[in-house]
Amino acid sequence: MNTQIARLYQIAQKPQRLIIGLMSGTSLDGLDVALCQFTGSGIDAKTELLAFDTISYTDDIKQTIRTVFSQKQVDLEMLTLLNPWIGKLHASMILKCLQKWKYTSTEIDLIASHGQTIYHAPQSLHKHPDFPNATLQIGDGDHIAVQTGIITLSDFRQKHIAAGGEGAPLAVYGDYILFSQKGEDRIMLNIGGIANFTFLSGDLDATKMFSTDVGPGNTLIDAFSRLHYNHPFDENGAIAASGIVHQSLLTTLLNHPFFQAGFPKTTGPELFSQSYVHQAQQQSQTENISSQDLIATLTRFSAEGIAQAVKRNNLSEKAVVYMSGGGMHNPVLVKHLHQLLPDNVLKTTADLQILPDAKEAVLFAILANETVAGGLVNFGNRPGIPNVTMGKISFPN
Ligand SMILES: Nc1ncnc2c1ncn2[C@@H]1O[C@H](COP(=O)(O)OP(=O)(O)OP(=O)(O)O)[C@@H](O)[C@H]1O
Ligand SMILES: CC(=O)N[C@H]1[C@@H]2OC[C@@H](O2)[C@@H](O)[C@@H]1O[C@H](C)C(=O)O
Repeated sequence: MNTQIARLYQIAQKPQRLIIGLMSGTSLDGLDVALCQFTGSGIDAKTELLAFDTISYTDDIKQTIRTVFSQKQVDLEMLTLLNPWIGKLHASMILKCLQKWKYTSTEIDLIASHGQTIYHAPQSLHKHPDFPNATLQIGDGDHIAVQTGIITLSDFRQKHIAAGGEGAPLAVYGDYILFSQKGEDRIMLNIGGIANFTFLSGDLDATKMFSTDVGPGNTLIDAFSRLHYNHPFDENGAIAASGIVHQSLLTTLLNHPFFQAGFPKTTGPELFSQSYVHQAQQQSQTENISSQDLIATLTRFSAEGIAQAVKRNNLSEKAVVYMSGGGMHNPVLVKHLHQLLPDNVLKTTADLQILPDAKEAVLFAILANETVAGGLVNFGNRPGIPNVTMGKISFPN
């Protein structure tokens, strides 16, 4: 038998596994690296976050990725070069973390690598009737496996699409295992570049659980902070706090079929882009508003999109909302959410012992744990939530 297959077989049978989960999201701020210990698998798995770091991308790295990120037309050579380059970059970041945390590669069972999303093209966005849902994450897993010496699972979204999903969001698979709790309806709200939530039913019926994107989280706030202030984001909502919300622009921004579409659904910065905002400004004749007012309005827009989706979910009037992701550090955004969702208790995943900034990286570690050692959770026969395990396996040699 191939020794790597024997090693994988042995990892699958261990009572406990150490798995590094990686997430590099649409904000392009850095690589989230979460070292998780799993005891068991499936709904009974126990997860402990042993260590976590975000390794920030330098401006050069961000600029290089932005040459292809969410662009309809790219330099194909550059895209090809970036695939191994990001794999190697992520591998070197993992090795730095291991050194800092005082672990050796041989102690780690698996890496779960999300990769870098470059382009997200569900049918609802690309609108080509002859082509399937599609999404592209790069940073090839073979490079991570070879450079770290650790068996690596990567490219999780393709199986989801192959089995009938849109490739995102995948959060429900991990949120269900990690956070579902008898007696409490929960909404696990992640405010990243794009905001999404998972609904977890307090009766633990997996066939009621789902996750869905709900609209922009930070992506537009970040884009216009970069454009007008040369700053990657609106730190602590300071810019938004100094502006006012323009209702006519807000109404126009919210007037897109995405917001009316049923759950689950997915989107990306390919739709919620600078040109989306410029068009809305033209339509609402608000091209001349100040950049503070624009960012104030975009912050309210994110909050309205999230709140409308939470309220539209009839199952969840009494659901407790648990926030995660970078947007929960923006106090203006969070204040809007409190105002727009007065009937929901708002907490964070820290209340459930998972560091909010680490949550998405932990979710990918759970996906890898399930693929190697778990079974299938049955979410029922529902469109968009296929009952599959995910991730391609790369051996170090
Ligand atoms: N102190 C802060 N004040 C305001 N915004 C903040 C703060 N800290 C983080 N953010 C926001 O959070 C973003 C990073 O969030 P996060 O890392 O969750 O995104 P991501 O994982 O890239 O996104 P996605 O989930 O869409 O893939 C930053 O770009 C910024 O907009
Ligand atoms: C294509 C892609 O990378 N989508 C991300 C992004 O970031 C948030 C939102 O958009 C979500 O759909 C997804 O990530 C999370 C982890 C998910 O799949 O659940």
